[in-house]
Amino acid sequence: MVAMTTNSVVPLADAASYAAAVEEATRAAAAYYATGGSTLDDDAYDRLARGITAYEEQHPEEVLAGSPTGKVAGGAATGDVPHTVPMLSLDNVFSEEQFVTWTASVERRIGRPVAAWSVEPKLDGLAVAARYHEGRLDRLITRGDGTAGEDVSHAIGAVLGLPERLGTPVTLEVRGEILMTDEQFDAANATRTAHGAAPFANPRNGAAGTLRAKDRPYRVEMTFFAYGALALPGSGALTDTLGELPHSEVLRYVAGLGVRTAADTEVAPRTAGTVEEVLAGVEDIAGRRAALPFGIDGIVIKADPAADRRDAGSGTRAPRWAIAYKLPAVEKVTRLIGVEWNVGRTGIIAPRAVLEPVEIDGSTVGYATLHNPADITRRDLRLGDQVMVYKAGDIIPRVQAPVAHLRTGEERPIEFPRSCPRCGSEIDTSEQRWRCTQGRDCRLVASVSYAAGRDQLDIEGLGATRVVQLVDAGLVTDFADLFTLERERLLGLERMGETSTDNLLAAIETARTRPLSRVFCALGVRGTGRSMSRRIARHFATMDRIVAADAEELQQVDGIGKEKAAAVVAELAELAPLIAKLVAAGVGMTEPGVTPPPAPGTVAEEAADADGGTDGGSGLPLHAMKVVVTGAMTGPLEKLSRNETNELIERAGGTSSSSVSTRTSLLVAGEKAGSKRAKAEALGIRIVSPDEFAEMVAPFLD
Ligand SMILES: NC(=O)c1ccc[n+]([C@@H]2O[C@H](COP(=O)([O-])OP(=O)(O)OC[C@H]3O[C@@H](n4cnc5c(N)ncnc54)[C@H](O)[C@@H]3O)[C@@H](O)[C@H]2O)c1
Ligand SMILES: [Zn+2]
Repeated sequence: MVAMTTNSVVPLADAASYAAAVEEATRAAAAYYATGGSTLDDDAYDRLARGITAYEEQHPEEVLAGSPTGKVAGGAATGDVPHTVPMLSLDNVFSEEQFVTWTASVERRIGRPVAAWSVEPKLDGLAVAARYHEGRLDRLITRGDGTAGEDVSHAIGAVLGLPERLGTPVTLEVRGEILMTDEQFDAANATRTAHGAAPFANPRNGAAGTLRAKDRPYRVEMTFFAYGALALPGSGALTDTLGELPHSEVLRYVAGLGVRTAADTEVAPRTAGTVEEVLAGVEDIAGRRAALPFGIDGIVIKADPAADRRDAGSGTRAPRWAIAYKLPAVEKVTRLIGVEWNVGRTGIIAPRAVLEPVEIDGSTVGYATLHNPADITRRDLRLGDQVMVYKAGDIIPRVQAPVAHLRTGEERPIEFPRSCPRCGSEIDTSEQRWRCTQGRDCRLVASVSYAAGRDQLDIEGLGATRVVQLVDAGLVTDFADLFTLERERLLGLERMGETSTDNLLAAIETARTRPLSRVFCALGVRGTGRSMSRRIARHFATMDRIVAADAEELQQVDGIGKEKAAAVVAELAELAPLIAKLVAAGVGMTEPGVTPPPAPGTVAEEAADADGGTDGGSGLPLHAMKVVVTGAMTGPLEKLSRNETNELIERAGGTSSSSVSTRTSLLVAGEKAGSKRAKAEALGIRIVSPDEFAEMVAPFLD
């Protein structure tokens, strides 16, 4: 089953909002067909148009002359070159059911079953008529209002698939769609921004803007796909042939002349004998949409035999022998709020767009790929831009381009990283895709640097550069190797004299005796930062018990839910060899002052619970207290980092928290305490100065 298109409607309550909607739709459509620069995305336009239609059905006497309903191009396009046969739009269906109803109405009208249907992609570009005289392309005309279009012959020569000369010197008009492939779109925007022009928001706008632009100092390429042909005065014998051939054979004939059709794409037109076969074709084309190198917005189904088309005839806006089976919109406009730089397994540094979440085709999109830094430059993307986002099928959403005419002037440039965002090393920018110079070692450098960091093992003198040096020399393949570094090997490294070597070894020696909470934190298990690591360490007391815990036991730790527990268990299983290595190197694996909980399932567990908790901390000064620290610390607390202060609170039996609430027991307020102090006062929470607090926890200050 092909997904039903969302055909929601903008509700219009009264004549005034109806009139405003007509005006807005007309303005949008005029911009859409002229330059591609509409302020609405297609989904928004279609909802507005459906709202207008719904209102007109309810109030037929109020229909405004300027209404877009029932007109080709919503009445917003014009032209002065008459079409020999009107160039119409298409009616839509949005579901199999509606499609089946439509086929029945066609067959009722012609009084017989339709013998064959042509099922083809609905190419998302602009309709043009290409007039060939004796094999030479001499005029290119837009659809305009359907009866007359605009002469855009200046574009001849810039459109792939539309040859200036045919293989045979025939006279005929070929009709089809001009569009930009994704590749042509990217190239067009690169050329545009290089010339200081605003980028196109999407391929369709690119094609619309390019087709009508004259006198540009540069040329950008487009592609043509034919989907029909008709005779012109002077066609001679061809007039009868084109009038009698089934549609599918007209396409084959046109392709034979050297004009491009969709026949050489993944979504080649096909004929189908039954409604079931048509629907299978619809499903097949819809399923290939995401992978196509150009945009489609539906599937067009046409009666194939010439007689059926002739007998069905046409309305003023659309033929009765064809229908567009619309697919859901895959493009929406939303705001670019940030850019993240992620480092892949091999060190590739890839930007990712952070978007104001937007619903596209049934899923919410909050991130989109930006490929590489050059891509950002080429599209002149800026933070705060309204951007066109594309998401079809299972593909990763991508940012097409900014919608430049929606800029407010508040947009800011996107900053590129100067060093690897993961490990801090230099970036190799010589290729389009940036790469951390550490390549596959990037993760290793980052994880060793993290383990040595201040809140983990706190190894002084082991910054990122030194870590890179150790990794490059092959001395370290994980952070456990730090504990078995040999003095001689270190002395052999550049810039490692006796003093720095001995200082480093001494710092590592100190790190060997860090409490479990820090060693655990150093493992870098996802979702276990310093405070979570402390909670885990205080709950289990030893590494053995942490490693032995199953997901259920882990959930007893405050702040660990079901999903996180499972993830931690899985990650710890992977880290088992590293943990064993740390144990072998004599690294501390216990949390001082904490007794391990009884083994799960034993009677002792209940006894301990009755006793008021498993950590036996009831004699501690901050027992069962939630403590918030704010403002500048003075006295004995002054030299402690926030993390060390939090550790102190926990050693003294409390839990630390960063925000004041009714559950807060104590606020330690230093100078410039501000809003947290005011809130604590309002809630009647006990407030102490840093000095008073230092006294309370004096035995735990080391
Ligand atoms: N964003 C805006 O402001 C805005 C304004 C106006 C219209 N629009 C969009 O334009 C659409 C309506 O445009 P429309 O009136 O041009 O109709 P349409 O694009 O929905 O359908 C008719 C057109 O389909 C094209 N087509 C593609 N493949 C074809 C094939 N194989 N056979 C026959 N025709 C084929 C032809 O160009 C034809 O003119 C709406 O979906 C709307 O979203 C958007
Ligand atoms: Zn790196």
